[in-house]
Amino acid sequence: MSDRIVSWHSAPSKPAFTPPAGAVDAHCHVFGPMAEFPFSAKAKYLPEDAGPDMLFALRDHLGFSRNVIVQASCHGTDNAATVDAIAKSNGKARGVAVVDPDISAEDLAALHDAGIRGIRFNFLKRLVDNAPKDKFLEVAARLPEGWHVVIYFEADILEEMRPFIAAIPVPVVIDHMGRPDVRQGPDGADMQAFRALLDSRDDIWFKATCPERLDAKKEGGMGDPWDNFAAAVTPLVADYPDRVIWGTDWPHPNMQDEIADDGHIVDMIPRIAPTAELQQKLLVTNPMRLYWPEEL
Ligand SMILES: O=C(O)c1cc(C(=O)O)oc(=O)c1
Repeated sequence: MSDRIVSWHSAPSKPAFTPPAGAVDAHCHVFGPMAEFPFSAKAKYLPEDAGPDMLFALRDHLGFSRNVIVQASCHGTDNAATVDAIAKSNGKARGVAVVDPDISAEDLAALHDAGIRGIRFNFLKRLVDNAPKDKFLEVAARLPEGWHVVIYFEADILEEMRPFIAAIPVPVVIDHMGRPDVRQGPDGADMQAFRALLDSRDDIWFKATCPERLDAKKEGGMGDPWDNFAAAVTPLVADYPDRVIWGTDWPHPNMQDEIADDGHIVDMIPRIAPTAELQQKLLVTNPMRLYWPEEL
């Protein structure tokens, strides 16, 4: 790999929607900076730097108070960039790590002290070389108290994921709703399968995230303003209001061909969560329960 890519908007607009006080952007990433935190030798994309200063400036610009920084696949299992960003946040960020399943108890404890509250299992073949379910279950069984597991998979493997998800001994958060085909609408096969998964355990949470991915023009979707996404996701948020969180997905890994305006992404919030009560749960209460429970 040679060329480094830019997948984020250089000057996102100010959203029309004002998030409630204390709002959490609960799915975002940092890339590098590479000179300090080199990318993994196994990275499937090589981005330009998108470090903590940029992330916190965006947080303030969009009207958010806190971030949950999810370890991006390009950093492999070295969480130094994520931990560095958390350390620079003045307590306004926590994170989700990607770990070698053989990680020691001491290293897990150190990640806890650094603000990590969960680990991510990524099943996307275009992002990772392998996803060993047996090893993942072993490490999920010995996480620090209060942690959860974040899982990223696509709708076509949801059925084969069911026994694995059922066996995870801590709460589970599903990235981007397991990437349903939102063009099918709220009652389409993908959403029905995802609802069945949510109904199988009351501690499966989800991120109502990524209109820019799930409704991308390049995927045959609507593109901004992502009307398929709004139509498919709004009933899901209404029906599961206590286990849904939200994030910008900045810096939008791999979206360099259809760069989204983060202000427009924020303006999706009142469409999928139309009442102040839902917005408070989506942006404050729910992410605080997962990431800052001691403050509730
Ligand atoms: O769909 C993706 O390309 C993607 C990649 C990553 C990552 O590289 O970690 O994270 C995401 O949330 C989404």
